[in-house]
Amino acid sequence: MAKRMILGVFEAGTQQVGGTTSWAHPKSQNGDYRDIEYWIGMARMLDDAGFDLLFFAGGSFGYASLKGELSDVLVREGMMFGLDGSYIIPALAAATSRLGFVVTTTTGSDHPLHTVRKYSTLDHVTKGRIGWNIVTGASQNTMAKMLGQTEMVPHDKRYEAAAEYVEVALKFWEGGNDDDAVVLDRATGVFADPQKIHPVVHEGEYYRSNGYHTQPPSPQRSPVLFQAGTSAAGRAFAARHAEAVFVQGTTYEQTAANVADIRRRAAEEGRDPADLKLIVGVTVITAPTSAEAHRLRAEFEALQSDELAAHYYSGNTGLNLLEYDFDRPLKDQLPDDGLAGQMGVSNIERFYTRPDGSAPTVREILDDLKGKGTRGFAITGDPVEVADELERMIDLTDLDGFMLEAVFNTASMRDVIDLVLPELRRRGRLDPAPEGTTLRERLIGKGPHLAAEHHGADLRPEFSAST
Ligand SMILES: Cc1cc2nc3c(=O)[nH]c(=O)nc-3n(C[C@H](O)[C@H](O)[C@H](O)COP(=O)(O)O)c2cc1C
Repeated sequence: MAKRMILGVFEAGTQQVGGTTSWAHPKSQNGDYRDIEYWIGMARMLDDAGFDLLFFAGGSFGYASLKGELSDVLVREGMMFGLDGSYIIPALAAATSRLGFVVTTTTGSDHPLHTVRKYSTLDHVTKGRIGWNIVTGASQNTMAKMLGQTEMVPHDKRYEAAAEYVEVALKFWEGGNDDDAVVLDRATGVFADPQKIHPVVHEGEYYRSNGYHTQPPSPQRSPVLFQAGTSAAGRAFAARHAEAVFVQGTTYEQTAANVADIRRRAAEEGRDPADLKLIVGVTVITAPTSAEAHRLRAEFEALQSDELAAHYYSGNTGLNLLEYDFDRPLKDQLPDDGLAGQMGVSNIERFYTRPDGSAPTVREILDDLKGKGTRGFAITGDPVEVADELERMIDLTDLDGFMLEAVFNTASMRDVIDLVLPELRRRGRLDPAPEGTTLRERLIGKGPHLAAEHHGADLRPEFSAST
């Protein structure tokens, strides 16, 4: 049977998505992103069309830079700006009825309790439609500077601290109180039952906490746990903690290998690998005819430049592509300065090899980035061509769905909704989501709470005795 595709939209709370620019194109309303009506219109459109979720990247304080220096090119394009999706979501939840929301918060810049309170609040006000995209943070060099830290925390150490950050958060969400803690009994004057509120104690290497969760239990208790970052450390982290993973792909082979590796590691953690939902970013440019779609794509590409692509890419990797020999593969020229990989591995490794085994040159990488930035796959074509390719991608990689990375934001979403979704629906790829009103039920279909096999579930019973 054809697998149902999870449908999401990737946004970043700003006018651009994934390091490309399009706000100046006549089809784009991206520049309106500071207006809440812009987001409400988008959320209503996605809700009506049956999308599962609207995802907000971000969460890092840092800005993309060339070795720590703010680039004029990124300022000119407005790429150093972005709103915090967390504050937009309540308005969108009030304007929609089914759409889920995922918002990124980086670990490591604050105490986990800030995240605990934020997502418990969001879970209440969205009525259980919230997810947390856990990242260890892009642009770590500038983020460290802004937070007054003397140096950037090394890559794998960030993941180690992130695991403890999540553990603390789960102790509060899963163990801090019982589902039926709130009684609201007017006759006896009892609002909440003291027996059902439990102390939370954590003494770890990176974090300490001792107290109580000062929010009542929310519909999902823990937000749906998303994760992004597919380095080896990232995959291990995903397999243990995540319920959904946002992956970016360059080739189907490499993506299939990452998907298989994450599922295998999840099984080793005692989890059902099918419960992990793997979702890839996809740029879709479509129009009633293939020729029109390709014309739109050419117009989009004409707005990009080597300079912009390189500066943005540097924020994710610490590498300045403009410094290398354009005619040789990047892989052969990587500096040994310890910075490559410390800022993020996935966006370097994705350009190591092509399906035929050859390595792309720096020129070819820049061309790829100009076409789609640090987004995932890109498909251009008429609705049938796009639907064919999306099906092929899901079937070849064992992915569970895709996150639309729109080039002209709402206008591109409209094109996909009007042209491609009817085609996918005809093919049985958009069958109704599983029953339930929470995001977790909608994505995983096994109830509103973390699965019993997830280590977070162990924090529920006898919690007050654990540390
Ligand atoms: C697909 C993907 C999405 C990401 N989204 C964000 C994000 O929204 N906010 C952020 O601060 N960092 C984001 N990052 C960056 C990671 O937090 C950072 O690069 C970290 O080092 C983990 O990536 P790695 O496992 O690829 O090394 C993303 C990375 C990837 C690969």
